[in-house]
Amino acid sequence: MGSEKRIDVVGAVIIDQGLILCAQRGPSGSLAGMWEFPGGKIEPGETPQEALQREIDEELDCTVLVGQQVESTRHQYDFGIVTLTTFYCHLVAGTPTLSEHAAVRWLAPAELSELAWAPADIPAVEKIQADLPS
Ligand SMILES: Nc1nc2c([nH]c(=O)n2[C@H]2C[C@H](O)[C@@H](COP(=O)(O)OP(=O)(O)OP(=O)(O)O)O2)c(=O)[nH]1
Repeated sequence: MGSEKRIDVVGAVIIDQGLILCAQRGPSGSLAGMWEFPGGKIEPGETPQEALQREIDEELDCTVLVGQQVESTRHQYDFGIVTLTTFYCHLVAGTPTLSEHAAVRWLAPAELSELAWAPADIPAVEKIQADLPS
């Protein structure tokens, strides 16, 4: 069944001055308009950390240092089963610049709940709020 397709995805929880970068998916495609942590699919032969650095370079034109894992959760969408693993990241070079996303916002941990997150991201959002109380 197509719905059983497994997709391994990494997401970056980029923290700068206590705020977290939140990215809004574009208006077309899967999960259109929903908020996510920038990142994408792990390619064959890549570690999750390598995939994340590559995706952030491609999507936001900046370089991150990948730190500790935040969460790893599995969510079944109609297009497949996404395993989303998120990592705390810090900017080391460049300034995040929009290319694929519709918008970015920098929010304090307590403000993250205001956004319409992709369903797979909810456990990560809750973990961040527990790790970084405002
Ligand atoms: N990058 C990212 N993707 C997420 C998050 N949460 C979540 O459910 N996803 C889903 C959306 C996509 O189905 C998949 C990530 O793949 P991608 O970023 O390459 O997405 P895409 O839509 O460009 O992929 P595609 O249409 O080319 O297949 O994981 C998240 O926080 N970050």
